[in-house]
Amino acid sequence: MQLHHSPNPTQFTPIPTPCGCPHPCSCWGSPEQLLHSPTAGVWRTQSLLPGSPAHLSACNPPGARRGSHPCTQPTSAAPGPGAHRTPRLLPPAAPPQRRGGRLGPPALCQRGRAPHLGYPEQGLAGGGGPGGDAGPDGRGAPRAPALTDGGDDRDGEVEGAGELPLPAGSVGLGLQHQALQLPVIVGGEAVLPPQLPALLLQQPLAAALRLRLQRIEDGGAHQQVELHLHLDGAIRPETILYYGKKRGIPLPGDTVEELLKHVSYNTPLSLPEFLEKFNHYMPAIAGDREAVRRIAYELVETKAKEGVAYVEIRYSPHLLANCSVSPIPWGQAEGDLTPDEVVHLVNQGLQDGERDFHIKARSILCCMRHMPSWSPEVVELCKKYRNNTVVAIDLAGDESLKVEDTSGHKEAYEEAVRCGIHRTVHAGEAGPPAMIKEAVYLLKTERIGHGYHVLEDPELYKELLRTKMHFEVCPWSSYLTGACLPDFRKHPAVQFRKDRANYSINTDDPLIFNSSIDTDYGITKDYMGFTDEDFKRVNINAAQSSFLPEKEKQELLNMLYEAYGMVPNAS
Ligand SMILES: O=c1[nH]cnc2c1ncn2[C@@H]1O[C@H](CO)[C@@H](O)[C@H]1O
Repeated sequence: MQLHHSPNPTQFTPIPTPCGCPHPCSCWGSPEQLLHSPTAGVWRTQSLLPGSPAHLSACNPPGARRGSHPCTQPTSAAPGPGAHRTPRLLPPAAPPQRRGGRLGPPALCQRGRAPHLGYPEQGLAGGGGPGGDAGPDGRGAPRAPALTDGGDDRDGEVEGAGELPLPAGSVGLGLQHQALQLPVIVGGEAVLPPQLPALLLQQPLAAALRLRLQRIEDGGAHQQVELHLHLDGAIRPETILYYGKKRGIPLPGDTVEELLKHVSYNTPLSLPEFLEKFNHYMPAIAGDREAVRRIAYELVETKAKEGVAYVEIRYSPHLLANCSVSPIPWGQAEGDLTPDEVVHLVNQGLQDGERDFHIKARSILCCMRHMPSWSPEVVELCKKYRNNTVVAIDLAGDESLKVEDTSGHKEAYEEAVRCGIHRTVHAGEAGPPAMIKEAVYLLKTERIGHGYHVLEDPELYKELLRTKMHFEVCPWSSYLTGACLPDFRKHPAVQFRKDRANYSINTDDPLIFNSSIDTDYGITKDYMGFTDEDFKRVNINAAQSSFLPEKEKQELLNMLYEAYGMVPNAS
């Protein structure tokens, strides 16, 4: 494939949005413009830093006729699926509303709806699925038709899968572009094959192009690794509304905005208060096969758009089931979806997502603090599906809860050790260092979920530094759950950074925290002084502490090294 590089500055003109409206950030799905130089036949994107003069003038040019397009309607202030939802009100040390540095993924405009990359709402719902032409929130935002493979759904395959058969990551860009038949980009410029007219760049192709341009323009340097992300804390609000409506399950709102008023928040609550948020929407999803598979698929799509290269997604199979689980969660009537089948469905969603969005996704099965009786089955499911996306066991929930008999958790973790199942435990998030000690010495955890309160026990901290224990840090979450002080300058991550501890940066529950990975990178950059070098280090530590098998871990690390320019070109 011929690479073209234009050494001289070329005159670029913005490509009109598909509807000609004054909001490229909404139409293209992110605050950037697609520019074209007709003379040179060269294309490039111009990133519009949200709130920057360029963004404001592009998205709200003086005299623009507002209201001429759904993306300029007031209702579009509600975030779209997969869009970057920045906190609406900010804590004293406000997290930034913009991308968190070169390694942070590009922030999507708050007003923008992320382009749909192909979940088959038609296939699932006979049209009108989440984000479709007549979205469940009734806003009817314009949406490109899903790419479909034209096949029927009898094989259970997600329709639309396999249309863009690209290898993962940003390594091997030539291959990606051959497969996509998209422009080849060098130095942020692209040569468009002449046969691909501008019209074709409209969604969904433009969406795919934009995603790849973002990655390529950064030289792939924003490839991130996310290790602490709850599937059920990361569901698209549109999807919740859709299944609520479809299944006749009442929700606290009929629109995304109304729903989010109840589900998400931006001033600190306690951990138990935060956990209550799940009650508002889980009944719409739990017990439904299609919904379970779909939320897994959509989360992979969201993470791909955010620039995450590898993600470990955790959930409790029992909390998504309505059969063979006692008590049946969320007040559901008994059905026929078992925890075992939940895992199977999530696996399918993750694998479909991996195939369609070209990132790597693995899963972690959660035991719940308040339900030790579920834990033995959780470890059995980890064993059964260990070669099928599941990489580890976790213990989640309210760590302040006094549970009489926790032997179920202990037995499960013993069995995990015995069988070589990887282990992580939520500990020291809101709870004291004793919880971390229990996780490390009793449950033999290999990573700590959160772990902020380790700093209150200097001896323990020293020991965990020595053993390179990995801390799954979630900055914005730690503010909103009241786990840490509101002043980010005093956040444990500041100390971790100083001590060169082993930790990652994660979102935790982005639906409830109204956030994306960008929010957390932004906080660490703007309030804790993290640099690009820190972010590289964080992500390499995360990859090293991932629960991937050694060979795959090494592949991931190699990809990061290359993306970060840390090794000579390996091609
Ligand atoms: O930050 C957290 N700390 C403790 N538990 C959590 C957190 N976020 C979510 N969950 C719990 O984990 C379950 C499985 O995903 C969720 O249903 C929620 O109850």
